[in-house]
Amino acid sequence: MRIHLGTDHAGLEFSTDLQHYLAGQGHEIVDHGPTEYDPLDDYPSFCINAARAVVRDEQAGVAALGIVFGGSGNGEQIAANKVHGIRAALVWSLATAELAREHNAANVIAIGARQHSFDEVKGFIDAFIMTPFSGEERHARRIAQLAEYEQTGAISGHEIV
Ligand SMILES: O=C[C@H](O)[C@H](O)[C@H](O)COP(=O)(O)O
Repeated sequence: MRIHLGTDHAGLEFSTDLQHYLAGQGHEIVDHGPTEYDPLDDYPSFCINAARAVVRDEQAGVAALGIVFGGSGNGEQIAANKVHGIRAALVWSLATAELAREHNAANVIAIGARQHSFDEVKGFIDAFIMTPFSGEERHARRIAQLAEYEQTGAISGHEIV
């Protein structure tokens, strides 16, 4: 699996640890930065670049996921979700990691590096990577509605006001 990472100063140390951990599991890691600690850096471009790379890989038929993280994961999730084709879920427990795949087919997760121990986060990430999308019709239908809205501003059969 190719895994794209994006963070900010709040997640930089975490990112280094995560790169070692994931590489040790045989994953191909692409780091979208930052490359050095700057307490005034801004997460949007790092996370958007990671998310865009996930979409590019998907379009090329390459199996890829993204992980974005900062102090809370909130801004990082928001940034990733600005990219068309991204379904970024905020993961804060094993259950939300599994549901992000089972129900939402999330292709990016956001994690708050200041909210968890690294050991805890390893569990979330393992669960995210190993859990498949359920494929159940109701979940596929909802994901398709989001994609339709993203592309057209409408959802067939539903009123958007
Ligand atoms: O949602 C945003 C992230 O949690 C950022 O990592 C956080 O806001 C950075 O905070 P500060 O600039 O105070 O280190």
